[in-house]
Amino acid sequence: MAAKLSVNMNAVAMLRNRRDLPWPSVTALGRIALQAGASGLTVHPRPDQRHIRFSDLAPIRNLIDDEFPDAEFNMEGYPNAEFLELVERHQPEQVTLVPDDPAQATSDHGWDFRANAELLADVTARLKKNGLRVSVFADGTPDREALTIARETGADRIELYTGPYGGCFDDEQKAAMIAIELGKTAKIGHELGLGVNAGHDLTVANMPLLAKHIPMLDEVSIGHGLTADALEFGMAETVRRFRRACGQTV
Ligand SMILES: CC(=O)[C@@H](O)[C@H](O)COP(=O)(O)O
Ligand SMILES: NCC(=O)COP(=O)(O)O
Repeated sequence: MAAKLSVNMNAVAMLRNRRDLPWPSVTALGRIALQAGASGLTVHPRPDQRHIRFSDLAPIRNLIDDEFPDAEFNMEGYPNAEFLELVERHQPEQVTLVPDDPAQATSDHGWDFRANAELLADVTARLKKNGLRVSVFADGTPDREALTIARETGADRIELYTGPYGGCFDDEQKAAMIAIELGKTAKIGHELGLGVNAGHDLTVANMPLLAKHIPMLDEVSIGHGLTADALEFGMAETVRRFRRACGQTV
């Protein structure tokens, strides 16, 4: 089975936030992504709201409920009181717990499951009482003991952090070695009964090798590379539209 694609809207929100104007619209671009067959939308609201704003969450929830009832809303974040309240208010189908410090520029590591077992077990129990699927961010290290602890927290899935893999876009050999480790990690997680998601810096170029090493991959969430491609592949037509608006014959 092919992995599902959840489109991460953080990059669109960050572009919107450059101005006090409502475009690019997170909801309108989310609609286009879902119309094009994406399985869901991902957001990672951070405490300073520098990407997704808390006010984006209800419109995304409504978009999915009203127009794409089979799609999923995935909310990612560090499980502090504010994040958990947002999750309970907006009822995403999946919550991805990420060990982010608010000062971090972006997510750059998975959980230390040994050190955070109790926190993750408490939060997971609370979220599952609300009927939400829980995924926990994990490094691509095939550590069976750590993944067993992840399973014991009650989480349904792991999301493999693929940042180091995505960072090897100019080093095929290194990427191939990391893909093997990610594959081994996914296999252990799958054997333990965990579903397997993956994300961070995935692209059209690096997805096929990852999918080959993780045949049981349930879902990928992709934002930065996908938004970059949307700009690149939409640029020519957009320039033609603006030239027409300038009165040029195109
Ligand atoms: C959890 C994770 O891997 C992230 O990739 C994150 O959601 C990306 O968010 P930003 O694009 O806002 O850094
Ligand atoms: N959950 C990971 C994710 O959403 C990846 O986002 P990006 O690195 O592709 O922007």
